[in-house]
Amino acid sequence: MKKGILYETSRKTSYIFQQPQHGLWQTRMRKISNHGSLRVAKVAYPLGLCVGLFIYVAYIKWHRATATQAFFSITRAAPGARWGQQAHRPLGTAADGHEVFYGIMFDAGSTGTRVHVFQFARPPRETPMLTHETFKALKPGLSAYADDVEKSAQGIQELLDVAKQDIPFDFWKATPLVLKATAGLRLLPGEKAQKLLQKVKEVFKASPFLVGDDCVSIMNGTDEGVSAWITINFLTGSLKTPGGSSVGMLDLGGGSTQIAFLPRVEGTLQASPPGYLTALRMFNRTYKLYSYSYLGLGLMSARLAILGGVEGQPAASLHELCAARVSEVLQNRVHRTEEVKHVEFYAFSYYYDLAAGVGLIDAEKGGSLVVGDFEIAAKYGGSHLEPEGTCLIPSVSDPGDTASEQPLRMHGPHLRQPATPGVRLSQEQSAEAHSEN
Ligand SMILES: O=c1[nH]cnc2c1ncn2[C@@H]1O[C@H](COP(=O)(O)OP(=O)(O)O)[C@@H](O)[C@H]1O
Ligand SMILES: [Ca+2]
Repeated sequence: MKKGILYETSRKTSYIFQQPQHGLWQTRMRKISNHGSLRVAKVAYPLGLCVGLFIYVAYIKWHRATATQAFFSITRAAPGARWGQQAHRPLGTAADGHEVFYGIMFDAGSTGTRVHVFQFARPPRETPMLTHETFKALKPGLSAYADDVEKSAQGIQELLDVAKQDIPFDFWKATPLVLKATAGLRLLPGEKAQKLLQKVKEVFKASPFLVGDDCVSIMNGTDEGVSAWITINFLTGSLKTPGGSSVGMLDLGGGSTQIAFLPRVEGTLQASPPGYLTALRMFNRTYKLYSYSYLGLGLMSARLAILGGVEGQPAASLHELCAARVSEVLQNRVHRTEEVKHVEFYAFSYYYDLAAGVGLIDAEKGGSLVVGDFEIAAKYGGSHLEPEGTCLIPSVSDPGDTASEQPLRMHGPHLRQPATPGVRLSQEQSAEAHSEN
């Protein structure tokens, strides 16, 4: 049995948590087999996925050189705003000569909106490191306000207030602010989604922070999967070794689910349907990733599609009935690629919550399992499972309403990255990224 990896950092993030289940940062992982084992990890939340998004958007999509620019690239330049100058002006310099600056990122998921306030420090003539993060989450997600757009402003404002408290006044004007929405908004009719985005933009523009014209947008599914894949491989150190092995990534959100891995078998590449492969150049290497986001197959959206019925009411009495409906709904929707059986995956979000909820993994430490364990738990029950065959249907916008959706969760705000404190990208990587500009 291979020893697990423990991520931990001293950054103080816990005090701001409103929902304890969003604060789980500590994951210990065990390897249990060579074949397709699944490590269920919450390690990448809340820091990780957003950092992965930074790296993806900044280093790969727009080939920027520093983490500062990474953030500025995400927000993109507002007309007239001199982003480059702002990024390099030494607004704050700590006693050790490190330049300090901030960035604010909103993750508008289908079940909740979360703010991440990042603090970066840049040692003289070096690339910046992520030194601190503050996080707060609110439920329900933005899409719950589709028919009452005005009401969405209140939560956004509340999260902005967190940023105001966290960031020193002098930095406000130069701190970029950005929101990326995922499945909840993708699933809404375009017009409703646009109205919500417009409202958020108004609130952002009225804030004292630095906002560009496209500070608020819907992220596409491929970007969502790829950035999470980068995150987990960055955090596990897989990206450091050229040609070394990598892990796969599964994220089961409320409204969509993503898979991403690096195929090694030529046949996998050839058999993949159009739209499932994406090439990305990163850190001197080209990766051809298998990455796909299934919209509508997030836990909440799929449950409603599968079972219908009234929210919060028991909908089916037998496992077989549920299983039959699930196969019907999934038929011809999910591509089966043989190689995944032999790839080790890290899985996020509801994969974690469900596994913890039925006692398959430790709610605090995470753990490893094989996919079949989920089926056994569904059939025979886990330690905290609902009576056999009972399927409760929570609402998409507020899954926390039913007892079955509130497994025991822990918050241990500790994340230790393998070799370096904070997120650090080497000069070499920066130079490489820069040269592609
Ligand atoms: O920042 C986070 N911290 C902790 N958990 C998160 C965070 N973001 C998403 N999750 C987890 O993701 C799941 C819900 O996904 P989300 O609302 O992001 O849906 P989506 O990705 O389909 O839009 C829940 O299990 C929730 O605990
Ligand atoms: Ca998500």
